[in-house]
Amino acid sequence: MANNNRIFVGTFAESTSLTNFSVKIGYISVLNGKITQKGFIDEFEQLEKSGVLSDYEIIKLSKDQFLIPGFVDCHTHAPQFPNIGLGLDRPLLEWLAKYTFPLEKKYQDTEFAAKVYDQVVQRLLKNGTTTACYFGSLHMEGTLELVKSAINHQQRALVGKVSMNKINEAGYYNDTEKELKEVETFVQTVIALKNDLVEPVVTPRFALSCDKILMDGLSKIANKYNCRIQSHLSENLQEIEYVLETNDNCKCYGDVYDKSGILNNRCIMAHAVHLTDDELKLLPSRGVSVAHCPASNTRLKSGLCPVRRLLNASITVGLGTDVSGGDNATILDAIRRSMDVSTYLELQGQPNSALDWKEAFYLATLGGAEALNLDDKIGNFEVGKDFDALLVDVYAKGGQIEKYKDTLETTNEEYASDLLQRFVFLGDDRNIVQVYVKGVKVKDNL
Ligand SMILES: Nc1nc2[nH]cnc2c(=O)[nH]1
Ligand SMILES: [Zn+2]
Repeated sequence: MANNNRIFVGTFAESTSLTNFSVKIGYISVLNGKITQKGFIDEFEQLEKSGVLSDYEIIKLSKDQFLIPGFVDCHTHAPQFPNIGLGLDRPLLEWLAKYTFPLEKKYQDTEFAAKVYDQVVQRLLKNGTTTACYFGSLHMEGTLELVKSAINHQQRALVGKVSMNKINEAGYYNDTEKELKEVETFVQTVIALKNDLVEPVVTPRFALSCDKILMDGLSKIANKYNCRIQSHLSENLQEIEYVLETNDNCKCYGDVYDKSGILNNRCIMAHAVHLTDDELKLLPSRGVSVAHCPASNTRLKSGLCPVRRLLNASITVGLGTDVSGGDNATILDAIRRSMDVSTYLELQGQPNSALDWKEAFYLATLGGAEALNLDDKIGNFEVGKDFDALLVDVYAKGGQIEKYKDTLETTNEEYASDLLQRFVFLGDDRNIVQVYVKGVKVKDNL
């Protein structure tokens, strides 16, 4: 339907907090991309009888289908996708020098950038990632190609041109003045597009790539344009050692960012695997969120991030795939890995560490939206929010979830919750049959 006004009738699941998860059978109406109403089935039947729905496309879900909020990937590196699955036998700093910086350097070639980014955005939408917070590369023009791809394919995207001014073996860095100028131009260019799905993010790569002058300058730009900031924090023990060696006036890694005014409630830090007790207080006091990237932390042997400890310290946490430190570009995988890693910690003697599937589902949806400060717009099906959603068919043709017994004649909430559980543990992109971003259908395999 041209006006994109739709009513979905069937099961929908959502979180309203870490501990509050619900599965309901009812309806959700979407008008001009926004959720305008939701309610129970009998209320829908009344609306249908009253004839007020003539302008709407009515989508009736089957018993084995349900709607969930779109997945939020709080941290991934778009230029690193061609390296996915490669070089993961090395720890972080070696992996960056040998694999990552040489690849990212190639994005000087804008045509190459455009090609890769177009594929990345489409792949993530297919996987159900309706919102992604991206690191681009050092190159302004190349990173603008990522912005273009997100706009063309209608993905909600926060995009950062990566900043680096410290010398490295690959020669992958900028002179400070040039860097600050390009970041400001990048931010201005993205803001000038006035696209409501895409925003710029100021992106100092990490403390080992940026000196204090650059970091101070980036902080100023972020404040001037009220921009978000993203970076990496306390990912790997050797990294932390070097950061402290080169910043002897700082008592912890977080201090390096704090001294430049980087830490605020528009800032999201990836990893935070090895936070000190001081940092556990510092981050929430500044309103900083964390993108938890369990696949990458395991693959690069960075460590097991104690997510429960972060959550107990009142830090807002979302999930990140961190490709290509992470080997999988799906938030479904991040959900599972977050459960695994937190369970290992519990098995090693840290009580109550393990996340259950509903908590991991929250991190993948509302938690991610909160971490990116987008929870006024997305993260669940609250009336007034944008309709970013996945239509899931648990027994989709070709998928790997098989029916071993007949489905119930009539659906109920317990049955629906079991279906969702199976999808969380076993599902993949084949089960995600439709994807909506702000009410627009961006994938349709129904
Ligand atoms: N995982 C990861 N950590 C980083 N720290 C600095 N840069 C990177 C990166 O590209 N990936
Ligand atoms: Zn990263």
